[in-house]
Amino acid sequence: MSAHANQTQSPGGAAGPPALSGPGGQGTPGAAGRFVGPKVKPRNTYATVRRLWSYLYRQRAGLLIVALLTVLGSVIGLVSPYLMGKAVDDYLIPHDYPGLVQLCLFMLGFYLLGSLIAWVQSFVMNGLSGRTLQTLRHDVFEKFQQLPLQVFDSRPHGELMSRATNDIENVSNSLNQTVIQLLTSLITIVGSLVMMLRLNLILTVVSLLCIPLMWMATSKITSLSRIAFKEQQQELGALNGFIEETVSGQKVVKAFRREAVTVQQFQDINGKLNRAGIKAQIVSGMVGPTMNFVNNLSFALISAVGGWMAFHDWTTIGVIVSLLNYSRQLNRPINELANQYNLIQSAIAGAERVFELLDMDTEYRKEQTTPAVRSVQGEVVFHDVSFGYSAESPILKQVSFTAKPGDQIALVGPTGAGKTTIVNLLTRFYDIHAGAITIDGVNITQIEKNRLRSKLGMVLQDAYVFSGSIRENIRYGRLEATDEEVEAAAKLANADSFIKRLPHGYDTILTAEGSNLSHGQRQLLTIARTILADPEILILDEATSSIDTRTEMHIQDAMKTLMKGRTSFIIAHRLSTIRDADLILVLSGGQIIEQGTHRQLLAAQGFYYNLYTSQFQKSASASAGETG
Ligand SMILES: Nc1ncnc2c1ncn2[C@@H]1O[C@H](COP(=O)(O)OP(=O)(O)OP(=O)(O)O)[C@@H](O)[C@H]1O
Repeated sequence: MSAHANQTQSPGGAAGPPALSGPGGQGTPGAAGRFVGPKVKPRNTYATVRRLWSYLYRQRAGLLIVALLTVLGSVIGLVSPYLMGKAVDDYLIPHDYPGLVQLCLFMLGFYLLGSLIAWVQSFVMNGLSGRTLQTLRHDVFEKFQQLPLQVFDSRPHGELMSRATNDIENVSNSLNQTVIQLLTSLITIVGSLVMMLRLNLILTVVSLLCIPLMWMATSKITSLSRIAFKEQQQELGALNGFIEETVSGQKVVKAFRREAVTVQQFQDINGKLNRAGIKAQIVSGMVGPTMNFVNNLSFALISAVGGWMAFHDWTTIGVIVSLLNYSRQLNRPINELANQYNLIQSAIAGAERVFELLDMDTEYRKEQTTPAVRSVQGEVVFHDVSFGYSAESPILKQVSFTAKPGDQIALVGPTGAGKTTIVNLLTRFYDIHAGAITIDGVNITQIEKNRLRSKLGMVLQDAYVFSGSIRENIRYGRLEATDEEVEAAAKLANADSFIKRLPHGYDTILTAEGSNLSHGQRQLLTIARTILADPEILILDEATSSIDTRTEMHIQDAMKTLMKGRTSFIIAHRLSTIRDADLILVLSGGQIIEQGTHRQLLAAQGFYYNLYTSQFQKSASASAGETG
């Protein structure tokens, strides 16, 4: 469960998230028409940066402003040390105090301008990166709506979600800081060097002596801190995963009285995270003092050599002051680049995972745009259909049957027999490997998925409701439906009476999990939603499983009206509900082992007969127990 959480990034996280792995991660080599998992391309930092740049480039006007301001800000930074040297040589040493005050005031104005530029620059950059990320988030979310179900099946949902949240967040952190930083660093390094060389060649060489030392120290600490941050991320992932599991499994934790054990387990993980966090902070905390030491070493060298040169009149105190400041300016970007390295790495890794998601095949990619399907009569035929969710394990084996227009087809059989799989194929949630499925003689692969699904109405086992009002939830079936139509559908689904009893009626707000409704009530809502959608073909997957017998009778009546004239597929465990079906398909191990009407199958005294009589006896003895 926590696998996805292991991808979680800490804000200060150094290394990129672990490469995608796990079942389906690499995709399945597939024959034509089969799902081929998302292609994982080899890591290509250059391509990732270029693509990220293409997103940024859409804001080129803002980028240009930022670039101009950065150049201006950097130039101000470059002139300041020169002015300091001038202050010493031209005003301080000759005791020209009025001139010194004038220069200081000028410098003050200069610094103020620098701060103002920095502020405007970060304001523009924030807006720019914000809009870029908005576009990126939009693209990712849009992609989620188009990905085939296999992608969601083959990896933890949290792992996909973390691409839309953590990974984009990483890109965001970095975009904001590094774009300006990189440009500033570049200008500052080149500009400082030029100014230093103009002032004094020997002192410039002396100040450069410490740079290799600084570079070595920084890269060593950076690589150590990357490992430490990665460890911290993993522990954070484990902690997040554990919290997520225990929150969603609260009922089970409480029912089995595992609160104390759970807290103990949490303490262990929490302790590990704490230790990893301390280690990461200690290692990364070494960067600052080490840099200070090397900076000061450079300072000492320049002061010593510069002092000796000034003593021999080979240079002036003002030049030494300027050079000391330029040397600090030169070291700072190198230092900062080292610090930014982690952030950049993390952003590139994040961007790579986001782009990898954006590059996945959508389920509509290979669609032929066929002419609109005529109004559907509802003849559904399965011709020798074979299918497996993965290439290695076939589930359905050569399933064939014919549903005539308006027929009620019941799918029965033991759990895992493949009943839901059959309807999954009809809706083209998954594409078949062999055989053909036709609706009114047209192969469903020739019908656009959107169009096909508009003809099908589903009431699923999982009665899913969205956060929003009851009215909105029912209207999900047909967005343009009027309030009256919504209420009429609810009446037909027998949901109207319980909705009206709620304090806010149809305007009652539901939570995403629908926890303020019972499971049965949620199911009634989803039935109303399907009734409103008014589909030509109906799929009812255990639709009445959570409804009491009395409500079930009402629903059966409503459904009978609804099913009239529509081909309907009903998956039911309670065989009493499908006695009137036109065709009962008995599935076992992915094959149809018997088919016929209730009467025919009872007369055959086979699998169905045994299933039915055992259920019938059970319910008979249960009701005898109740009355007795
Ligand atoms: N998304 C999936 N990915 C991989 N395997 C799956 C997936 N969905 C179902 N299966 C497998 O396919 C087989 C058939 O499942 P299916 O849901 O069709 O059975 P069912 O007859 O509807 O069962 P039940 O009555 O319990 O709902 C099972 O072995 C199941 O493990």
